[in-house]
Amino acid sequence: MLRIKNLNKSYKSRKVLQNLTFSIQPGEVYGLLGANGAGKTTTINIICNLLNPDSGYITINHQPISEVTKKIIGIAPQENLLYKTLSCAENLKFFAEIYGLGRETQKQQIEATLKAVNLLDRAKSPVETLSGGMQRRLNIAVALVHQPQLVILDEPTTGLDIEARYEIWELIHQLKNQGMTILLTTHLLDEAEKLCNRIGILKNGTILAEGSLSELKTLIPGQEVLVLQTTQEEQAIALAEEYGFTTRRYGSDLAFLLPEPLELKEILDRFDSIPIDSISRQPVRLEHIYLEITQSDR
Ligand SMILES: Nc1ncnc2c1ncn2[C@@H]1O[C@H](COP(=O)(O)OP(=O)(O)OP(=O)(O)O)[C@@H](O)[C@H]1O
Repeated sequence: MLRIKNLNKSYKSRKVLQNLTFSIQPGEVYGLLGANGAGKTTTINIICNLLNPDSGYITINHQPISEVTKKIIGIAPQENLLYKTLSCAENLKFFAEIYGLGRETQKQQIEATLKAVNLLDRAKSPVETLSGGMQRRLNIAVALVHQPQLVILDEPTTGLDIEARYEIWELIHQLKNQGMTILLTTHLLDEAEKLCNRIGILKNGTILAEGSLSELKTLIPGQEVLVLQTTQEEQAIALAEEYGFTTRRYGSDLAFLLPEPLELKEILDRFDSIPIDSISRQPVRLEHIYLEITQSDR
């Protein structure tokens, strides 16, 4: 559906995208994961033909980016693109007209899209009377109203409370189940973990690693994460290394990557020569993989 190859973009001497390469298959939710400034929005602006790359190429459905491909893309930008004094239906009508939908199709699509984002009962409400979560759902509706083949959701839940976030996740799940192809940018690791078929980890405009969550897990030297609190960290690290554990720091936490999961009793036995304040075992999660990949690149 989308192919991006060796894309480069600089602002003056600052390289923002460096040989960026990835592709998205039809029906896939692809997560572009990166910290602030990694180059996510620049990539989206190039896909949407709002910005020219310095070099490299992009195709959507095998066609180079153009005014024509713009119509097969729906974008929900980070900042809501809504007219506050207009109602939900009026906002959708405005965008449906821009996309050139006929009067009958407009009517059908406005209703179908409001239903999809669970705002049919607020069709006549002005945007300014909606909660933040509702406004964000309407922002996604704008991306869907012309029945695009590729939907781009730029940080769709940033700044929302947990309930509103769950509602957006549910909506994205529904779109995924309907076979929609989605490019989702986020810096929220649990969001990418929950929603994406494949994830690309972006840093300084380059994909450092890419794959499904289980493929990405193979990049970390451990199958389980052990977080240990002790006043004798040096001794704990020495013991852990004797057992073949890999030492990591996650913020102020001392952690070890275990080559294979161990029973708690076995772990306690191995550390019984030092005082332990607390111990917890966690499965390897995207946050561990993300840190492993982005920090080893420093
Ligand atoms: N018009 C511009 N002129 C100069 N530098 C820019 C411009 N737009 C973006 N940048 C820089 O390019 C880099 C990538 O920005 P971009 O907005 O693509 O990142 P991002 O991953 O989307 O981050 P965020 O989540 O903060 O939006 C940043 O360092 C940013 O400061």
